[in-house]
Amino acid sequence: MPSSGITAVDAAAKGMKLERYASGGALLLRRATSAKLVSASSHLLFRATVLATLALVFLFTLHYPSLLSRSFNLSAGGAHPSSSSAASHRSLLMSSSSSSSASYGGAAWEKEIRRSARPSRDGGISVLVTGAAGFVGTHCSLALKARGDGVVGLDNFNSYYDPSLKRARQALLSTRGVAVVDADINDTPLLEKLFDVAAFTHVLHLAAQAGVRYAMEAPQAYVASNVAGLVSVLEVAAKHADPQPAVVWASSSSVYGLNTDAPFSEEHRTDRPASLYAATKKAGEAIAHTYNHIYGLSVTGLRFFTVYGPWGRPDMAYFFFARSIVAGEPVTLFRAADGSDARRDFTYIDDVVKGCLGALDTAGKSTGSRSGKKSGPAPLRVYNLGNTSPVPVTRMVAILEKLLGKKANKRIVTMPSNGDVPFTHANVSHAARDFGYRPTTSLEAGLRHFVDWFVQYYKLDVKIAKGGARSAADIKPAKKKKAAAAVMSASS
Ligand SMILES: O=C(O)[C@H]1O[C@H](OP(=O)(O)OP(=O)(O)OC[C@H]2O[C@@H](n3ccc(=O)[nH]c3=O)[C@H](O)[C@@H]2O)[C@H](O)[C@@H](O)[C@@H]1O
Repeated sequence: MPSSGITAVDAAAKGMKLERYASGGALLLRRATSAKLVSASSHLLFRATVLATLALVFLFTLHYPSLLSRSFNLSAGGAHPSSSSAASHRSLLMSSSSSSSASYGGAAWEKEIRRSARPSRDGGISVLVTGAAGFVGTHCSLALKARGDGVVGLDNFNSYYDPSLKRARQALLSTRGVAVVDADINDTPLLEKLFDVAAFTHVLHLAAQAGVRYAMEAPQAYVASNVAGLVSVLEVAAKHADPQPAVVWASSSSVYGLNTDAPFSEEHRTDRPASLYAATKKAGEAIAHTYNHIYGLSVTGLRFFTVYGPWGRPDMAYFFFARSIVAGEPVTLFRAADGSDARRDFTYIDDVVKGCLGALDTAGKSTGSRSGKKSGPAPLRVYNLGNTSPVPVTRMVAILEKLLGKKANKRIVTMPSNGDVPFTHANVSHAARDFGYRPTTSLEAGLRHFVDWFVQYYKLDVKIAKGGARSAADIKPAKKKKAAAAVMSASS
């Protein structure tokens, strides 16, 4: 090592040597005093560390009790509004997490499930909503509760995308009186217990591993949620629930895969999925057929077409494009191999919610029983829930640019072979015929609602444009840095 390159370690060692050979009382006194100081401060440091650790453990237990116990907690959670209802759920959370898992939370837990499951209107239905803290699940749960139906949610709050957004949705549900059980759909004993406690007339099964492209990264997650999880829900609905509920569940427009006939109709072939995600949804449709055939379970599959809106999924393009535009980061746009823009039949959440409720209301009863006998054939249905007007993704970005008043930094690349399909387009005539499904929200109107929520939720200092796009200079830096940082780091 060259002599000029003296490191900090070298210097410290040199200092210690000099001290060791130095003589005189002053030096000794200074060394003794500094030794005491070091010892006192290390005690202080130790105590502070212990206190901080205890505080962190306490906070962690409050927010993530499920990790500390195999629990089915009803919790308000999240950083969002605490109301009296949220507070009462929180106290229940505390008692249930300390009870044994075999009792599934005990008497208070069961009482809360019954309360949440009870319809408040005559003729109301009682619905178990899986994936209730998800995007579509939250909106459907709110709509069902608002019209007087009973709703109990179930969600495992996984970290596929920012769990704090799921907790915030849960807090919102809690303020409206919807309890959300913190557990996985593969937990059969818990599902059985839920049906023992509450006589659900319907299951709205929305819990799934979503995302088309992520399937290449985590294939097993799709099998666990979309295949094993679906079987778990159908098993309990068919063989344990008494009476059997009707099941409505989320399939996907992606089942059309490489289909080129447009608009996509339920009669078109769906045997050429382009992604593992699509394949697991297609498998789900086949599994649904089996449970309907053998056990007389009433099952309705809904093929959602790129659903978007407030409280949406941060892993979806419209959401992370908005984030990138605000942050001044590049957005990558896929172009089909023939040079055309990718197009999607973007469907606004309120339209999809109407479709889900329509499907629940017309589901028809299951005909089987716990004994395994069925009294006759039960309904088996599948419907497209799309918007019927595909829009190029470049147009979606242009609308976001206009609303956010800032130009996107666009990079256009040929669509990678990652499971994506170049276009989707729904024919919704069956849903229109059977439950009056009529989407009414244009992409412009729907994205405006999304951006309103997005800016408010993340406390961004962005003025939403009323007219044409403004220059980037019109956007002031976000005041609440923490919230802005949260949106930028939301998982995708
Ligand atoms: O309709 C469906 O069945 C599916 O809709 C969405 O899947 P997708 O339409 O691929 O939605 P996004 O991931 O938001 O992509 C929307 C469009 O943006 C494009 N895109 C995506 C990502 C990107 O970086 N760049 C880009 O141009 C895609 O090619 C696609 O055309 C959901 O993510 C699926 O869970 C759902 O099942």
